[in-house]
Amino acid sequence: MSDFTIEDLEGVVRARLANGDETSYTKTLADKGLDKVAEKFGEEAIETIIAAVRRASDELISETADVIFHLTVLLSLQGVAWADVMAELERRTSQSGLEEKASRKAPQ
Ligand SMILES: N=c1c2ncn([C@@H]3O[C@H](COP(=O)(O)OP(=O)(O)OP(=O)(O)O)[C@@H](O)[C@H]3O)c2ncn1[C@@H]1O[C@H](COP(=O)(O)O)[C@@H](O)[C@H]1O
Repeated sequence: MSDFTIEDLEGVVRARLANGDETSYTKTLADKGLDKVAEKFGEEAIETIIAAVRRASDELISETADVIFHLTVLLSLQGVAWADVMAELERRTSQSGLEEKASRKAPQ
């Protein structure tokens, strides 16, 4: 089990956004703007879907890592912390997903 956490990744990404130069993929991607980062995230998500439907576990791990990395860049650029996302996920633990879905249905 790796000790590397999503907060560690977020720290690396934030440092590159603040101090990175042309040798940094994070910085060069971010300099293309939020829309480009979002597009890249979408591409990686599609590659993750392809790995999943192919039942290819090694590919799935690799593509999921790409998704998480690009999502971390996207969140950081937008000033959103993973802690905010985790707090939202924690809030949701008080209710099942199906209960939440039912609560969103418009009254008949
Ligand atoms: N986890 C990652 C990570 N995952 C994926 N990638 C990069 O994401 C890119 C996406 O790959 P693709 O093949 O889809 O795209 P590409 O052809 O390289 O890019 P495009 O020309 O399509 O834009 C690759 O260049 C990968 O190296 C990452 N780049 C950086 N990190 C982390 O960020 C840290 C800082 O990296 P730098 O910013 O490069 O210093 C690294 O030490 C890692 O911890």
